[in-house]
Formats: sequence, structure tokens, C-alpha cells
Amino acid sequence: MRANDLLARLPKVDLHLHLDGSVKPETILDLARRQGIELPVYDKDGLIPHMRVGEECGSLIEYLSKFDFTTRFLQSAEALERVAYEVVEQSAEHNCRYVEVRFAPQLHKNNGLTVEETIRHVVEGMKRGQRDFGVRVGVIAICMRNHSCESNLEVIEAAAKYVGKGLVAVDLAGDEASYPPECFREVFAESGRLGIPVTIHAGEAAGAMNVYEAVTNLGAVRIGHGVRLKESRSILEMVKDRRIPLEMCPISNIQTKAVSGWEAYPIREYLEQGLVVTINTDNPSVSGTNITNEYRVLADRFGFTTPELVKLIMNGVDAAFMEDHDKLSLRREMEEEMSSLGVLN
Ligand SMILES: O=c1[nH]cnc2c1ncn2[C@@H]1O[C@H](CO)[C@@H](O)[C@H]1O
Ligand SMILES: [Zn+2]
Repeated sequence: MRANDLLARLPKVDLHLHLDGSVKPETILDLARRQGIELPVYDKDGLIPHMRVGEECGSLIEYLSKFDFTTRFLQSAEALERVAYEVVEQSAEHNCRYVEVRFAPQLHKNNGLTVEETIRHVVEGMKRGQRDFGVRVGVIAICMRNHSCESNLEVIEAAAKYVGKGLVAVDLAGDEASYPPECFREVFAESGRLGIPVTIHAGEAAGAMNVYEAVTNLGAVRIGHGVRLKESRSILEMVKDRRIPLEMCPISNIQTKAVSGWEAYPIREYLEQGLVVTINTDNPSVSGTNITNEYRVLADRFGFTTPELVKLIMNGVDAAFMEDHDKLSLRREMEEEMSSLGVLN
């Protein structure tokens, strides 16, 4: 089998995928028509520059500016359910067997939906996708760094009602460099009280101290990106000792300038140092990527061998926010598939 075919056919998981960063241009065309919203252009290729970052992307802030365009169309129950469903469909196309999709409820209330309703509709769309495409799913509700404590607490409280009913965790995303991390202690103390698992975007646009804050003071049991962890030996050791998985998103990390370029991307050293590294897409439509492509780039750039790629995939299974018995059956199914592809001894 050719190497690229193998990467496409390998069963995979994706633990870090934003709903509003995963919308197909053709879906925007249709949503705009149905919602009567004017578009700058009316063909899907023409929409791509409005939705995707280019080579020139210089920072996370520039990267995040792309989201304003898409979220305008995601303000109704129908739109949220539809894009949630389509994300599962796209994951299935790349042989993902499990996907965790995250979104920020507060960004989808412009036309009167409540926080709780946004979660309900995303869960509904994902579950329908799970039934139709045979991909296991989980939803993560995001608090935003630029939102008030009150708005973020509202997200945590609504999320608590969906734990065990499709929602698997809460997160913190947005402009990491501009907001002091301590502001979020009160918010995530509440998720702790309510028993909701926490993952936090940290060490992407700011240093390793943010990872320390996320783990020790915000209760994070996983870290989104963690690229800049290498800036502190002691914090890296702590993350390693506690076996905190890193949700790395290679293409996005290069685009947001979490590191200066591929030669500085620490993925091989993290893996060799024993960190639990997982590979994810972040935002397929903003980054112009998919999960197969992420593995292909790693194989090309870092010479990862098939057993190393399998290890990265299975790290993702171990790190999933899933009940133990579900995780066990996912692992068994994936190992069986890998065996039949001849990549497991
Ligand atoms: O890599 C990232 N780092 C930080 N924030 C992000 C990233 N990707 C997306 N978002 C932010 O999360 C919101 C909800 O999905 C998006 O609207 C975007 O502002
Ligand atoms: Zn992200």
C-alpha cells in the first residue's frame, strides 16, 4: 500500500476540533441563501480566502480574525445542528473513529438562542452524525478569554446539565497573550465543583507558565497545544509526571506562530521525552487541513515511522474524554483495524 493510502486508511481520532473552524464553504453558501445574508462572493472557491488563513498569517490574533466571518452564519438551531452533523461526516471521510468537537456557546446567541440551547443543538447534530456515520462523538463547551467571568460561568453551568448526555468537558480558548490567566480561577473552580473535566488552550501564544496555571489552578487534565512547554524544564517535567496529554495541532501551531517554523516544532522531542502527545486538526477550514494531512505532514517533516504514528493515534484514544468501557471498546476496534492493515505486530 502506498504511504499516503495507509495514512488515509488508518483509523484515527481527533480530540481538538473547533466547530466554527470546520465549516465547509459550500455550507456557508447555502446558509447565507437560507438566512438572507449577503456574501462578498457567491462561489465556494471565492469564499476560501475569507475563511482560511494564508501563508502570511503572523499570529494567533490574526488567525482568530477568520472566525468572525463564519460565526455570523451559526446563530440558529438549524445551522448549529447542521454544521455539527457535517463535522462528523467529514471526520468519517478521514477514518476518524472518535471526534471531540468544541464550540463557544456565547458566540452563537446573536439571534436569541440561550447558552443551553446552543449546547443542545450541537449535541443533537453530533448524535445524528454518530448514528449515520458510525463515529463516536463528544462535545466540549468553550469559555472565551475575552468574555466576562459571568458569561463564562453561565457556560459552565449549562455544560453541567449535559455531562453524561453528550458533553464531555469544558475548555478555555481565544487570545491567550492578552488576558491574565488568573482571571479564570473562579470560573474553573465552578467546573471543579460540578465535576466537569477541563482542558485548557495554553502554551500556544504565551509561555509555559500558562500551562502551569492551567494544570495547578484551573484543574486542566489535558492541555490544548502546549507547544511552548519546552521553555520550562520544570513545568515540562510536571506535565510529564502527571501524564497530562497535549492536544497538539501541527498545521495550526505553525500558522499561529506558536513556534518560528517546523525546525523549532518540538513534537519529536516531546514524544521522545515521554510526554503524552496527541495529533489533532484544530480548525480544518481555517487551517486548510484534515486529520490525514496532519499525519502526512508529520511523516514528511519529521520522518515519523508507522509504529510512531500508531503510537500518536493510540495516545489520542488513551486521552479521550470517554467512559472507560467505551474507551476499551474503541481501543479494541481500532487495534483490530490496524491489525488488518498490517501495522500492529
Ligand atoms: O488555536 C486556537 N487558540 C485559541 N483560540 C482558538 C483557537 N482556534 C479557535 N479558537 C477560538 O475558539 C473559538 C470557539 O471555537 C473560535 O471562535 C476562536 O475564537
Ligand atoms: Zn483550538
